[in-house]
Amino acid sequence: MFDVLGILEGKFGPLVKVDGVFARGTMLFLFEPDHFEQVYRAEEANPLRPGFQVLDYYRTQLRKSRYGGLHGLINAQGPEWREFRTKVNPALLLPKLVKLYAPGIDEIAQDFVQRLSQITHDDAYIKDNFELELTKFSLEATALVALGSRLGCLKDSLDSDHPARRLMKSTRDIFELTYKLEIRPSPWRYIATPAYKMVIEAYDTQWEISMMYINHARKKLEQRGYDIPEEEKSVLEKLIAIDEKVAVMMASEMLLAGIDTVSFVTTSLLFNLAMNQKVQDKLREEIRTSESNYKRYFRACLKEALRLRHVVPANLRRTHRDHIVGGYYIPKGIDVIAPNEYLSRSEKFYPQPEEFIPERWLVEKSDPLYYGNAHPLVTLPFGFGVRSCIGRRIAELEIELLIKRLIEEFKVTWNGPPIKIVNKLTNTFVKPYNFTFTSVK
Ligand code: HEM
Repeated sequence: MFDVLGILEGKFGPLVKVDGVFARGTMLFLFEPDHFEQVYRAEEANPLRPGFQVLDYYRTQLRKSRYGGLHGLINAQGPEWREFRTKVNPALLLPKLVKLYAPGIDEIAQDFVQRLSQITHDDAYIKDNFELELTKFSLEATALVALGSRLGCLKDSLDSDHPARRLMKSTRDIFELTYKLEIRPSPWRYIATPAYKMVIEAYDTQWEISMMYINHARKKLEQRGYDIPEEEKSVLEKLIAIDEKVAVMMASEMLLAGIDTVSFVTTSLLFNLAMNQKVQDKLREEIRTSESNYKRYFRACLKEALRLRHVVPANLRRTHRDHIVGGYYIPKGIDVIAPNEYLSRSEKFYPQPEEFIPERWLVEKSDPLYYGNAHPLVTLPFGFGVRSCIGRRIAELEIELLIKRLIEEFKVTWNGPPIKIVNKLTNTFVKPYNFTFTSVK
């Protein structure tokens, strides 16, 4: 992926137009942060992010009666997106969110550490299944915030036909197949290809299982009664009071968007800590001595891991009006792509760009490593502006609490060639996961 972007930029310069095939719109790659900043800021009044076209078709036509005309937050555009987002923002971006969910997520992090202690001697299992184990954590933690209840993913090993495992698999399949159908050329709009049939099955499974969990959570709420302090309510409960359809759709989308993203970033951070023992030792030292110093250093480590690996390698907005950028005319209806991961690993913006150096996020302005020397929009792991990731706070909290428990319990090492990454719609790691976890207690 980086090679292709490097060739495009090297050969054609800072603005590169790529014509779409099979009903994909024209894409315009902007390699200058000033350029995409200009477009993205001008689009803030109506930020269009086309994506998931099969999901759109699935929700609005194939399974229309089920969704009551709603596209969901991921897929809605224009006024429908704004109305949806305005309803859900207070529940998900609440400043008290951290205080509210930290104890529950910390309990899940401790359960994960306990499970890892039981399986860590089995190198072959970890090599093949580390990501699966981590995904159980992210599902359990995201479900706690979304539904207010635990699913039990970490209690014992889950068979592949357990609903939680099926939910995880359907999510993975949706991202994989969406890449096949919507990024690579595909005639799915004209004929039902095998990949199209598979993604419809995956959407059905994702919906059925998330609905099963949502209904179960609602039953528990009804039994308990709704008369509890506002700040103690789950996202589902808060949203039910505002709009029931939106509540169900949001909970289902949290279970779709909040699982693989969190496990990817946690794996990426753990890999970097394993490869940089001094950083890991410092983080452990901060955990032992000062909560505030830990938080500060953890944040720098997380930012650095996110700089090196974005879950979504590029950001995207479709123009809803004309622009003039760098002397070029960009008409309405163009997909403007900001290749943020590629730029974040470029020497043009960061010294020693391939190195994991959390200190760059902490040093003074006078230091050449100072992060502020790069344009502020080069690194955008959670997207941009009013349409940026709504799960950011939840994701950061989950990762912070899990890393804290893991690093205080284990020395993490990596034995083998660097971790393998596959760039598709989202980045994913593939086995082997050559981690070892040795108790330091
Ligand atoms: C570290 C983990 C995560 C990363 C790196 C990430 C990244 C992103 C990015 C890049 C976008 C696109 C933003 C844009 O277009 O400007 C996005 C959107 C979104 N994310 Fe996340 N995400 C993460 C975790 C989560 C979690 C935990 C949830 C749910 C609880 C979530 C739910 C969503 C939703 C619903 C959207 C669509 C927002 C909208 O269109 O208004 N994400 N995320």
